[in-house]
Amino acid sequence: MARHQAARSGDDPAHLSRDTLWISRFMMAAFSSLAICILLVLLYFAGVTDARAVILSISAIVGSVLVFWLIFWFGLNRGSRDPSLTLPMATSAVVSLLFAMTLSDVTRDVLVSYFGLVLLFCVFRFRTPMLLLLCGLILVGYGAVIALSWPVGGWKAHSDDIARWMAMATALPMFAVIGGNIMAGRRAAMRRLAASEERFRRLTALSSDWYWEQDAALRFTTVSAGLETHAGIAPARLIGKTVEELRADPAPEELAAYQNAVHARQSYAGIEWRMRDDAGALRWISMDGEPTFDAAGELLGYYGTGRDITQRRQAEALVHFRAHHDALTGLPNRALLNDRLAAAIDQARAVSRELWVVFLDLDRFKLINDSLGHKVGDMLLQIIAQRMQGVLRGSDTIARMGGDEFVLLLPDSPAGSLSTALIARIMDAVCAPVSAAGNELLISCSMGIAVYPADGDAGDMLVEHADVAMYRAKQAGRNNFRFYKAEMNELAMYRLRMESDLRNAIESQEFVLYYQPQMDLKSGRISGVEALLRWQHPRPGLVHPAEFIGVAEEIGLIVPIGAWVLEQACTQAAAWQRAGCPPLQMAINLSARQFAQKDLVSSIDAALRRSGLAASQLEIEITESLMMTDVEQAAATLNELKRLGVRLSVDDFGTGYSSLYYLKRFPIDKLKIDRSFVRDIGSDPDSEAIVGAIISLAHSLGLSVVAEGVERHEQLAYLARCGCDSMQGYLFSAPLESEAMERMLRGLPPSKAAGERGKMAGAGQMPGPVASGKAGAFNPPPAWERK
Ligand SMILES: Nc1nc2c(ncn2[C@@H]2O[C@H](COP(=O)(O)OP(=O)(O)OP(=O)(O)O)[C@@H](O)[C@H]2O)c(=O)[nH]1
Repeated sequence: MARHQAARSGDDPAHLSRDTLWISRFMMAAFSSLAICILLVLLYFAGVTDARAVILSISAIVGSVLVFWLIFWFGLNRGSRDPSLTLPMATSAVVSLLFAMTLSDVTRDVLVSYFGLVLLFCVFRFRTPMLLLLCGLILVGYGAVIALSWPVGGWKAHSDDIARWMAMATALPMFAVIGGNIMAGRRAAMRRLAASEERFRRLTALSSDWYWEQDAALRFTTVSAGLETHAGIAPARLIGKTVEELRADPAPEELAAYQNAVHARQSYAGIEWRMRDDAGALRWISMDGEPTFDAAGELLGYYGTGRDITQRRQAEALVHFRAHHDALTGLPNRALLNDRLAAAIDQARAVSRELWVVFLDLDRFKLINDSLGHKVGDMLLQIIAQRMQGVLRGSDTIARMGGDEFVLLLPDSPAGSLSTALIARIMDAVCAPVSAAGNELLISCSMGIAVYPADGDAGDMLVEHADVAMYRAKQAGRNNFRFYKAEMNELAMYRLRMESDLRNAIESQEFVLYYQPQMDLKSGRISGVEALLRWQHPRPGLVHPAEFIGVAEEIGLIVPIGAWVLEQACTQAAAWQRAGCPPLQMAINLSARQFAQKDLVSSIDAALRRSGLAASQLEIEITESLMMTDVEQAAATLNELKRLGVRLSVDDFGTGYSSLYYLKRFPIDKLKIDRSFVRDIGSDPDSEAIVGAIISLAHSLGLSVVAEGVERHEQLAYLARCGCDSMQGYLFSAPLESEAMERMLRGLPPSKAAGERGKMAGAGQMPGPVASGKAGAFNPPPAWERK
């Protein structure tokens, strides 16, 4: 019948529960009626009533119940004010009893007590008016029964009935009023309870928390629906289970906190544990719990709230990962490396074994970045990081320090003892060709190795020493590795000091320009000067560029230094001219970094404008290698410079590519024969032949030639014989300070110690080799290998 009613209400849960309530009331009334029938049968067997009365009464009761059942079946009860049909059923029970009374006059007192049963049933259903109605019906009905049986026996025979009637007439209205109020109070309490439950339901629906209760054995007994809504876990899965039975893999310390709290019967908050949701995914759950006790202080259980904190935990894990890993390669970063390094040192100390700390830096990675772009550089870094991970052992760590620098921790262990074979494998992995964005790239790396405990017992010291050794490997030509040695540190200190002093040098105006004249071999006059950079260091004195240009290039200072040289040289040349000196060609050297500057041409133009020097009087010296790095770009830049009107010469000609192709391709005006060929004139016929060939080649291409490093007369004579246009070297003049140069230009005799020779041994042309070890202003250690 319930299903029938539910089907009619479209399986709506609200209807379903209402129908269930009606039906349960109907069934209770039906069972009450059945109880009356049983009592009637018992009365018969007790001999206090006759069979006819019992049969007829039971038939009436059963008949009326059947009628009500049919009413329910067809849903005719719906829409009525009393859908559970309690009043009609009570009325029919009363009528059936009255009917039984009319049939039996001996058992009226028993039957009258059945009215009490009916009224008791109704007292929990009806309010006062209904109860009064029912009581009225009983009184009227009973009065009618007495009246109908009056003729038989008269007053005396019915004195009991009359007394009962009168007692009932007194008691029933009071009963109706009290019972009705009980009912009204009960309903009001139920409404309040329902409202409170509704509020709680809404609250839990709004909140991301859910409510739960546990029994004394800490098994869940109640779990609100929010668990399913917010965490995808059906509450039924928790019922009857403990946290220990449900957890997926607990964080031991957190479960310990839970167990300690429940063991001590204390409240707890923020206990976090994991369980699988209905789809099998792991979920983090946080619980707050409060114990409840009975009057005797015995634990009844716990109740509290829970929430799904999976997202928060995932976000925390992500933040933690990002804080400890490099975003590009996913490798551990410096912070995590430090942790692992400390742990690896502890471990190595505990087992008395070595630990290798390897500092790895890619060779000329900047070139790839600059020529193919950062994206390709990034891809290369990612691929190389993966490859290195592939060759490392499980116990090894590789971290990215930033840029193209990596640090590897290689612990020694019986399972995989350390050897340079592992280093070679890493090197092979890096050096294998890489395909990135359609480019086939080849790169190498330099590595420095510091060994625990020999090279230090602190993590940062080992990394520092490995870095020093790596730097040494770079200096030794790259694509190799070096183990750290104590002497290397002195070298590193020297370099550090130089770096920091260099950074101050521009601001402190410690740079000076020396000028070395170039003599026209036909006229014997000064045709131009080359501006040569020197560093007037406050402590050691004049420093040769061979000692600091390489460092300035590496730390990027070469660009501002080059700009200063340009500005200074143009200003000086214009000043000499204004002072009445004959016009001359001012030559300056350009570094690779300057040449790659996007604003090179405009900055030269600006320097010329500021100084007032004619562009044709400025000569830019570039090296062959500088032009060959990116031929297209170099051609474009050189053409722009040419359009500006400056002259271009190729420095150190003969030592590099010496490609005829670029001589034809680039708008060059002059070749500068390298000093190494000039030096051997008179002693090496091959060098002489090369010098002769360069001069005739240049002339046939319409270029002029200058020979540098001329120190002896026989060199000069040979050059003159070959038709060389001009020469530069100590034979004519050492590099001079501006004042001395001006005297020379004016044809005045030189003042004392005007030349650089007296001030700095080994002074040569920038950036040529140093002739004497005495030049070391910073006194580098003997192991120092100049680049
Ligand atoms: N693509 C890319 N380049 C980076 C990143 N971080 C730093 N770099 C570049 O990496 C280069 C590092 O160059 P260096 O190690 O100083 O020089 P190098 O060209 O490798 O020369 P050597 O180390 O002397 O052989 C610089 O050009 C940086 O701009 C990065 O995350 N991605």
